[in-house]
Amino acid sequence: MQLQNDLLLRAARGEKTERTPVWLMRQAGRILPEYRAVRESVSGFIELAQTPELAAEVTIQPVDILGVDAAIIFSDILVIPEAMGLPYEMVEKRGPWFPQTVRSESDLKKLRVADGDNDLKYVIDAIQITKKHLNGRVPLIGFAGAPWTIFAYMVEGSGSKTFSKSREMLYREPVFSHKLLQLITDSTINYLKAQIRAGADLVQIFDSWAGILGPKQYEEFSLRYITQICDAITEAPKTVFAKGAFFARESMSKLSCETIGLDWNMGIEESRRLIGPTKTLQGNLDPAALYGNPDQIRQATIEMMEQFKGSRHIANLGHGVYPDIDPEMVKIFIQTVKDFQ
Ligand SMILES: Cc1c2[nH]c(c1CCC(=O)O)Cc1[nH]c(c(CCC(=O)O)c1C)Cc1[nH]c(c(CCC(=O)O)c1C)Cc1[nH]c(c(C)c1CCC(=O)O)C2
Repeated sequence: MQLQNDLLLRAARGEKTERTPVWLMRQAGRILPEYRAVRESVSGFIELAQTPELAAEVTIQPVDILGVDAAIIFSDILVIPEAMGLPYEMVEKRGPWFPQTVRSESDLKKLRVADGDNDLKYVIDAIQITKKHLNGRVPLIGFAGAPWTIFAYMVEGSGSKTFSKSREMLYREPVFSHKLLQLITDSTINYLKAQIRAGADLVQIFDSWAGILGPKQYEEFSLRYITQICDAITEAPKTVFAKGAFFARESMSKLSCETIGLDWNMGIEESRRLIGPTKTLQGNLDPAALYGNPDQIRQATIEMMEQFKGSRHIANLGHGVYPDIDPEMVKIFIQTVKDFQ
């Protein structure tokens, strides 16, 4: 199916575009009252994510309501541990929780490599339904967590400020750590390939906990596996977003991906210098800037756009949109990007 708006894909490949494409990380769910209405019709996040028709509906809401240039499939990075044999729960107001964790060789033996098509059939179905309903209006983004970020949740069993149990593992059990990271990587490659076969036009890897590792450990326990994923996925453009990994920007320029996501702590001009001209950069307005008034939002967005100007860029926030942001303020951000010359 020919896309009517393929700005995102052309910008990712480094082709010239009439204007800069814009979307928001975590645009599906979180901020829209229309999302909450659908969410209340089911038992919770997991049921919603596992009901393909509903997942497709909330995936498309931001395209209709906010006017973004891409949809991102409604799911979560934690579907991978579940498909490997480690189920999770989403605890209201607290976030993800794993009844069991993975901390020993015997825990490891209970896990399997996820195959994507069967183990995550509900996501694959949701992608196919979304593509049908989108009818070529905008590209659909598929995604997965980076192996290190998934490892951190599987070892820790929940979110954490320090992820000290996961980081302890890297120091005390490096061999075990590499085995688990490889299992996650193999599962992620299968999963991303299945998403692309089902219709995902571009895939993004979220390394949300990149910033808690030092530079040397980041190379060994994260970038090594992201490299494997980028090398294995040749069917669609790839974006790597490593939150807090300012120290790895130069290394990341060597990844075989088209786009690198910047968080809002990363200077735009400095990032371009470190990463070079051959990658598209995505980002990176401070998500808290959307708490400002309309004039402040316009000004902050224009300042950001001016710093990216003339180089390969996909506009976004520097992390996911915060849940209590007013959708009207998101629309101002989007419109300002669209009007920018
Ligand atoms: C670390 C991480 C997670 N999930 C994700 C990340 C990486 C991005 C980031 O750093 O923000 C990624 C994610 N999670 C979700 C999406 C859907 C698509 C999108 O809107 O971008 C995506 C891309 C839905 C979701 N994932 C979750 C919700 C809220 C569930 C609900 O409706 O109650 C949604 C819509 C739950 C979730 N899932 C996770 C946490 C910590 C939580 C609880 C807090 C929160 O809301 O962020 C893990």
